[in-house]
Parts: sequence; C-alpha cells; structure tokens
Amino acid sequence: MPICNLSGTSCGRWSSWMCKDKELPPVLIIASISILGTCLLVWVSKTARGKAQLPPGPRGFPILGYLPFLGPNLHQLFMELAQNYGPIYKLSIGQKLCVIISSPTLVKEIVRHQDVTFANRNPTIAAKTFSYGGKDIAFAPYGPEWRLLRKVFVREMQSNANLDAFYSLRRSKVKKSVRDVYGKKIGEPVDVGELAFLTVINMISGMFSGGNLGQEGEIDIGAKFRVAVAELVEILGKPNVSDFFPFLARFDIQGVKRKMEEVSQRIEKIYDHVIDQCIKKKQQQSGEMGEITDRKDFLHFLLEFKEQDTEKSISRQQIKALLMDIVIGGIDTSPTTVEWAMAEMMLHPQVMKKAQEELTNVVGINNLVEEFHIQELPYLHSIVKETLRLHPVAPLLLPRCPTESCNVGGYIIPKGTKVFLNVWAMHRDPEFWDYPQSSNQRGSLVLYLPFGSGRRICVGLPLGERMVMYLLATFLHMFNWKLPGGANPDTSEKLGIVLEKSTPLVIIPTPRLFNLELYT
Ligand code: HEM
Repeated sequence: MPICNLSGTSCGRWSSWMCKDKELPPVLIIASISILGTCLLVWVSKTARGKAQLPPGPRGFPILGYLPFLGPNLHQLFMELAQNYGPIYKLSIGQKLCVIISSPTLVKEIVRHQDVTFANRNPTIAAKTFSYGGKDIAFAPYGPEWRLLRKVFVREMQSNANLDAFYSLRRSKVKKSVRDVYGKKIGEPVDVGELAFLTVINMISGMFSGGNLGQEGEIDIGAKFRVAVAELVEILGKPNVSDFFPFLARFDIQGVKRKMEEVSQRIEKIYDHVIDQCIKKKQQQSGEMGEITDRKDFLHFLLEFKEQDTEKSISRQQIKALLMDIVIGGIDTSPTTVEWAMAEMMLHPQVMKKAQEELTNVVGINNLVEEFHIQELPYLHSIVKETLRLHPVAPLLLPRCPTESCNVGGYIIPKGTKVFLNVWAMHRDPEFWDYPQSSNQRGSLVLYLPFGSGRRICVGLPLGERMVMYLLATFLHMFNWKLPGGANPDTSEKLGIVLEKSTPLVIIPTPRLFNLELYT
C-alpha cells in the first residue's frame, strides 16, 4: 500500500526518501511496527508503574457509596469485605474515601515505615467540637503543638514517679468499690462493667482534681460529671451524616454539633471550677511553703506549663482539651477491658481459678492486693493480653489520614483519605494465631496492637495497664463470682466509642477472704 496515500497528501521533504518508488518493502513495515509496538509497551508499562491505582473495593450506590450497607459492627463487616477484596481495599462512604487495611505487612508500612505521613487524624465533627477544633492530643494535627502536649503527658504526668504518687488515691477508690459491693451486693447480681466504670471515673476525676475540691465538692461534681461524660460519649459514638457529606455540615441535620456544644460547655464549666480551685490552692501553698513539695495532680503539671512564657506554654483551652482526652481515653477503655476479661473467665472457670491461685500465692489470702503485686502476676498479665487480643477496645484504632498522597502495597492512597487499620481482624487471623484454642502465635509477622503503634500510639498506656490489672486483681482476689442461673455469658460485641459487650456482664459476688474486716 502506498504509504503516502494514507495521509492523502503528497510526500513532503521528510518522506521523500521513503517514497522513491511509492511503496515500502514489507520487511521495513514489519520492523517499523515492531519498534513502534515495543515503544508503546514500554511506555504503557512505565506509566502503569508510575501511576498506581486506587485499591480495589465494592462499588456501592451513586452519591451514597457504601453508606447504606454499613452496620454498627464496622470491624466485622470490614473483615468480611477483606475476604473478597484483599488486605487493602477502598470504600466510598458518602463523599468520603476510606481505605481499610488488615494485613500485618501493610499495617507495618503505615505505622512504621510511613508513620509521619500517616500521623494525622481525620476527626469527626463531634470530636472536633469537644476538642476545640483539635487542640487536644488525640485529634490535633501532627506538629509542634501536638508534640508538646504529648511530651508533657508522657514525660511528666504519666511518669512512673507521678503514677506512683497517685497510688493512694487509686487505692482509696478501689477500696470504696469493694466496700460498696460487700455492703450492698453480696449474693446480688452486679453489673461488672458499671462497677469498673464507676471506680475508674472516680480514680481519674480524683487524679486531675487532686482532692482540691474536698469530699463534698468531689461527690457533687462527680455526679454531674458522670452524667455529662456519659452523654458526651453517646453523642461521640453516633454516626453523623455531615461527616460523610461535608456540604451538609452547616445544616447540622441531626443536631450532633449543637448537642455536643451543649454537653461540652457543661463539662467545661466543671473543668473551669476545678482549675480555679487548683490555682487557688497552688497560690496558697506557694505562699505558705515557697514551693509545692507533695504529690502533683495532673492539673498542677498543666498549670506549670501554662505559666511558662515560652513556646512551651500551654493555653487554658489546651488544658481543658487535654482533660477531655484523659476522660474520654481513660474512662471507657479500662473498664471495658475489665468487663471482657471477667466475661472470658466466666466462660473458662479453670482460668479464673488459676488466676485466683496465683493471687493467693503472691498476695496472701488475708491481704489486700496492692499495685506493687502486679509485677508478680504473670498469669493475670497473660489474661489481660489475651483479652485485648480478642477484644481490643479500639478494633480499628483511631483512623489515620495521610498528609500527602502515597503508595501502600502498590496502591495509591490519596491525601485526606480516612484510613482504618483493622487490628481486630489481624488479632484473629488464623494464618497467624491458633485461634480460638490458644493465643499461640505463628511466625514473626504477627502484629499485636491493642494500644496502636507509631507516633500516635496510646498515650495513656501506662495508666491504662495499671488500672486494668489493679481492678481485675482486686475483683478476683476479694470475691468469688458466679453466673445467675448458671447460663454462659454472651460474648457478642457492639462497637460504640469502644468495643463493648452487647449485653452487660451481670454476675454474683461472694467474699473470698476469711478476714471480713478487709472489706470494710
Ligand atoms: C486499656 C486501656 C486503653 C487502651 C486499650 C487504649 C487504646 C488506644 C488506642 C488503640 C489508641 C489509638 C492509637 C493509634 O492510633 O495508633 C489510643 C489513643 C489514645 N489514648 Fe488510649 N487506650 C487505653 C487507655 C487510655 C488512657 C487511660 C488514656 C488517658 C489517660 C488514653 C488516652 C489516649 C489518647 C489521648 C490517645 C490519642 C493519642 C494520639 O493521638 O497521639 N488511653 N488508645
């Protein structure tokens, strides 16, 4: 075929050498096609390599995406979807692009190799509202302010010395709960989760008020505080359509922002009162003694940083946001873990018996458990570890959000995507764990992350562990427990702000120690 005819024009300067006799030899045509084809292949494969694709994932409806298919237990649904779409997949929820990751290798990629890129959160409107737009630790963007708050929290407030200094306070709250059970509940059904919750909220509010309010003030404020915190947690756990369709945010259709503002203001008033009392006491003490030498409560530490006239100074608003973190991070996580551990032990009475034997050996049958005993209770430690493997309170951690588009497992994750790390699925993966028979792990790839990992790892880990161990040890050492009617406890889950038991564990205590004076 005369090539020049293809263009429909006469041969110009460039083609004149080809067009001598108006036809190309077949060998030249084949060679040209091969060269062109090879170039095209190289170009296509280079472009494909350079431009990674989004991960695969289910389609969902137009506009709504996968929203209509979501249920309350996202962690379970996400694990089921992983069976179809693999360890990394995407979902559109309304206008929000989400990526779910559930393999140890890819999770490591996020929390270790690309930790800085993924060190941001994607807070919901409710979370932004109670944290003054992300002035706290949990929702602050990764940067100098977040670093300063974390440093203060980890090095000063959660240092071993400071946690030890608060032991007498924790001890008095635990003793009070034992007294209450012994006084009113022997032989009666007890809601263990509620018992643990009340003990922990008393410990935590005592730790930041440091006894500045006096007995009556604490009881009065404690009651108001408990009600407000319960409301706040409920609002925080509810899905909000404005989070998935940001253009609706201004209408606040479900009233989530309004309700959160209202309850946050109530809590803020309590904080303001406690902060003022603390400032007053601090001034009195420094007037009397020049320097405060006794134990420092959380607020003392924070106020010291507030007074510094340097870039290390913390504002009153940041102090209140941080107190919110302590409350929200602390009061639901530890009691829920205690409740799960007790439920698992009710299902496996031989485990409870062994834990009680360990306590008898270490503590003594006529002594109270003290926090220093905790280090000598390896069996109880392994029960807590196994509980957090099976029932991590944050099964999807707190979602991460990349600050720039990046590549994970050969797929692109665009900037601003909400990234869920499904540790719940990882903790139960039969490829890595001999579940459910035992917690034996196979291979070195296993990841166990109930407290998260990387820069955003749980900042309250030392306090959380102490509270869980101390409470569990006390409940097991002081009482024998049985199920009403002998029925096995239900272990189905409900994901709210934390992964709770869907029905509360209600069990009956009887005293275990001979010396009944220890209960009063
Ligand atoms: C059994 C107890 C606890 C468990 C299982 C737990 C678990 C977690 C998890 C999984 C995260 C997310 C980590 C990540 O994204 O990688 C987290 C973050 C956090 N936790 Fe805990 N937590 C516990 C107790 C506490 C306590 C007692 C406090 C406060 C006193 C606390 C305060 C926080 C804060 C402020 C963050 C956000 C850290 C950041 O974004 O930099 N937690 N926790």
